[in-house]
Amino acid sequence: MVLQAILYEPASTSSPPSLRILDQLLLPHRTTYEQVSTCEEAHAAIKQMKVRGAPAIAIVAALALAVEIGAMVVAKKLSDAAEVVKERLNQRLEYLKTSRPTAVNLGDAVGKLKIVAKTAALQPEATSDSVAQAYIAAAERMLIDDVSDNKAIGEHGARSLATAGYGTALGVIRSLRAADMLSRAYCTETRPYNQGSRLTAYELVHDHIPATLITDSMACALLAKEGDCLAAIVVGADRVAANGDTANKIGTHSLAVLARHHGVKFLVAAPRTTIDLGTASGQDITIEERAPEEVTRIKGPKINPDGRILVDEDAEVISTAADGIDVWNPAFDVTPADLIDGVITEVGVVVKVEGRFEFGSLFQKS
Ligand SMILES: CSC[C@@H](O)[C@@H](O)C(=O)COP(=O)(O)O
Repeated sequence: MVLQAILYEPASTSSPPSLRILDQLLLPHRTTYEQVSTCEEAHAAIKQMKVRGAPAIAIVAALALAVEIGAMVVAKKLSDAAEVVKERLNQRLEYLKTSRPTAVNLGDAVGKLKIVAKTAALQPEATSDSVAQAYIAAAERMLIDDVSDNKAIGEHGARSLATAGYGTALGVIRSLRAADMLSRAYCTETRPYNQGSRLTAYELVHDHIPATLITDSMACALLAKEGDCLAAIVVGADRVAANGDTANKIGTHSLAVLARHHGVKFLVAAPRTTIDLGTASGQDITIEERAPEEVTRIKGPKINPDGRILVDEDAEVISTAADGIDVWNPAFDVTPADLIDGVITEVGVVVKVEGRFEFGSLFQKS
């Protein structure tokens, strides 16, 4: 079974909805789920990266507010008018949106959920409960859609990659593996937060996918040595601008440059909620800059006097940099569309036509 980052229980007749998130800061050493009952808890968990990744951030924010408002419904604390509940939802959503700036999925979810609350409050028979229930149903729908969208991305990626004879982000890799079309995947460690070595590698091992971990600085050597055997580099995305420029985890742009130099396909796998037609190009994307300590310190093993090594949250924080050095720590970079060969979405793969990506058709109702 695929590791679940989000565990959500809808309300029952007697209990409010509940939300638990996998604390990704403790992986790979501990698989610990943490209760999220308020927007403040969700905001902190997102900012600290206990939950991370563009779609997951949006869903945790949406569901945390569902849990908060659901508890008020069960406790019969929502005695205010429909309009007041709508305003409360709007304010809480705006607050959640401030947790992380780069990924568009959170802003997109906030915009859609505000429309749900507004529409529900405009109904002739609207009550505070009906607005709350409409909100909760929409947030729950986002979770359901995310799971099915990810599966579809994997399948589209695997199918098109198979046709063109090249390989695949993790959903695509899982689909290729399921179709017995993958001999090996390589994942990078992803300094400074090590999402690659702690999380992606953990999932690859968990899913029994043959995989090899390299440091970010080894990617060029790997491409020089194995470039002919590598089918493609596949990355996720936090925001794809209208022209195809793509913000993703720091280091992505370097991989795209390397891929182009070595003649390897470079593909972005992302749901349509990550495509931001309101952002013209990568220059308009806000890049989050994070604390210097993420670069200058690591959690190292703590060796007890009895020789036991502790490698979990009790580990010691070790400085790996000269004290006093200035640090720049952008969490994301922007890969120019020019270096991207295709964008794999849940409804199909978009490739460039006459050198340009055209995403508009992805959003047209059939
Ligand atoms: C499916 S997640 C896609 C992106 O959000 C992912 O590649 C990424 O850059 C995540 O950054 P993070 O800082 O770990 O939230």
